[in-house]
Amino acid sequence: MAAPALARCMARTGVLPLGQAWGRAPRLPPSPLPAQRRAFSNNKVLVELDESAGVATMKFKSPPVNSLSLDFLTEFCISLEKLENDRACRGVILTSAVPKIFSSGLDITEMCGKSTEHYAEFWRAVQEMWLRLYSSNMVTVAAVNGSSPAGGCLIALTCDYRIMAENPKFSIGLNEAQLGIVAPFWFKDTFVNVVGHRVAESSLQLGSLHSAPEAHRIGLVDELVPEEKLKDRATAVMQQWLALPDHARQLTKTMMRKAVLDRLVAHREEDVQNFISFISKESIQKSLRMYMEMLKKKKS
Ligand SMILES: CCCCCCCCCCC/C=C/C(=O)SCCNC(=O)CCNC(=O)[C@H](O)C(C)(C)COP(=O)(O)OP(=O)(O)OC[C@H]1O[C@@H](n2cnc3c(N)ncnc32)[C@H](O)[C@@H]1OP(=O)(O)O
Repeated sequence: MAAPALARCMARTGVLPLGQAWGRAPRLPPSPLPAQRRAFSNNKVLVELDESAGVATMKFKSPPVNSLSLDFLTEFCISLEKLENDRACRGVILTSAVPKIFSSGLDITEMCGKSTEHYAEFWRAVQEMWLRLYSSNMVTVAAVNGSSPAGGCLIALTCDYRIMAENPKFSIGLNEAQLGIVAPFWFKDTFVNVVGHRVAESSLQLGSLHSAPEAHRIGLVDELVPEEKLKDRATAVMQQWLALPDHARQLTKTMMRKAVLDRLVAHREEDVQNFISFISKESIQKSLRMYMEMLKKKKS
């Protein structure tokens, strides 16, 4: 099925028609076949699977800034679902193929001047991405090799472990307040689970974008490495996590994340309606338009 058709199906049903995000059987270790590498790709995400290690790398490739458009989100979910159902894959490293940018967050053009139906479709796709990634049975490591505001930061926060490249130009955080918008409760819950309530409260209210050292200091990222070592370090961390039996790790992950996941699952449609009413306000539309203009002016 093509991405737009899948997106429509997600909009109707609220889920990808590929399988279930919930109640999956625990993963089994990969079979002892000869070492093999596989790659598959769509327009937005490149996936390389090292079957001998049981590890895939998902590289975002949606220039200029890997914004999370409806197409991106749909293709991201398809790629993740493929890996989730592949017994040869036990872990996934998320990173970017676009220099200097991990992801610029939700595509603002998807939230400006569109119909109510479009907002509903887009928001369900954002929810789906988070539900699938946060509940993934695989070990998920974010190798943050560029700036990562708002939705980009959410992707990193949703992983099990975050490693960021030490580059003074890169920043990360949930900066929604700076755009005049509010991070939804499940963005906030994910953030609180990583950095704790006090840090999350001030960072969210100020819409802070943290430099890499600051992000490390507040626990937003687990470690910093020189850019050229990021890939190797992500691979090493993955090996460490995969040394444990899958079932024990998976059950522990579920135990830690269930309450937050259940909260969105229980209020999914209400959350879509809240998004639509919020984003449709003329004052919010004006803030978003001004923000986009500011981004463009910054260039000239
Ligand atoms: C009661 C409560 C109810 C709550 C209900 C919910 C409320 C709504 C919740 C919405 C949550 C939103 C989450 C988000 O993710 S919003 C997006 C936030 N993102 C940002 O603020 C990042 C903006 N971008 C940047 O800061 C920079 O672009 C960046 C540092 C990423 C890269 O800088 P660089 O200089 O390399 O590139 P440019 O700035 O020149 O950008 C290149 C072009 O890309 C366009 N662009 C950038 N970011 C986005 C984006 N997020 N969406 C769409 N387009 C984007 C930029 O305009 C440039 O375009 P042009 O080349 O055409 O000028």
